[in-house]
Amino acid sequence: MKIILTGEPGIGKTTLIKKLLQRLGNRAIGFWTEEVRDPKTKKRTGFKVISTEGKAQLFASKFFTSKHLVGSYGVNTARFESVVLPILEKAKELKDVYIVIDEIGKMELFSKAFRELVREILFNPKYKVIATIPIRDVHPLVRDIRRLQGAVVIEVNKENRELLVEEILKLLD
Ligand SMILES: Nc1ncnc2c1ncn2[C@@H]1O[C@H](COP(=O)(O)OP(=O)(O)OP(=O)(O)O)[C@@H](O)[C@H]1O
Repeated sequence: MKIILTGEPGIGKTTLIKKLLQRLGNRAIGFWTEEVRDPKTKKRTGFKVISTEGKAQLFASKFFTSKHLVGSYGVNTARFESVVLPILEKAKELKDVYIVIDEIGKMELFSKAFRELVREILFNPKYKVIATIPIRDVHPLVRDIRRLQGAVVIEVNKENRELLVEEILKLLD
């Protein structure tokens, strides 16, 4: 079973993923990404990646210099990989877990090792996956995932986002 969540930026994909993780407990393994805001100005300054085992890294920031830029954010691929690669490698070895990948977006896809792992996991029927992709095809891999045979692709919007936790849990059972 593959569940692919998509939707406009800021619509609530990560919020939904975190609710699903809470409900699935140790039946899920993987990572999510969330924004980091300046406590004083409340302005967004970057993005962090967090694994289900509690490892976290700031991996994109307005204050990073990097050859990989998305808007004004410099992406540090090594930091991203230090959290994501070990948890996905571990996930591959486990039976009967949902592998959670939030998200497969422009910043994350700068990592070649991540792209390869995503291909390996998403295109192998033996893995159960819940993943998020952007609404737009920011990379050929995102387009391929959107067209993945047998996957359930769900667009998150304001109307359905509250209902989707239960809907998705039903799909998984
Ligand atoms: N069901 C909801 N009800 C009310 N507010 C919500 C809900 N889901 C998300 N939000 C709010 O919307 C904002 C963006 O949510 P979230 O980070 O989950 O979106 P996203 O789709 O993952 O964004 P991104 O495109 O950055 O990945 C957050 O401030 C969050 O608190």
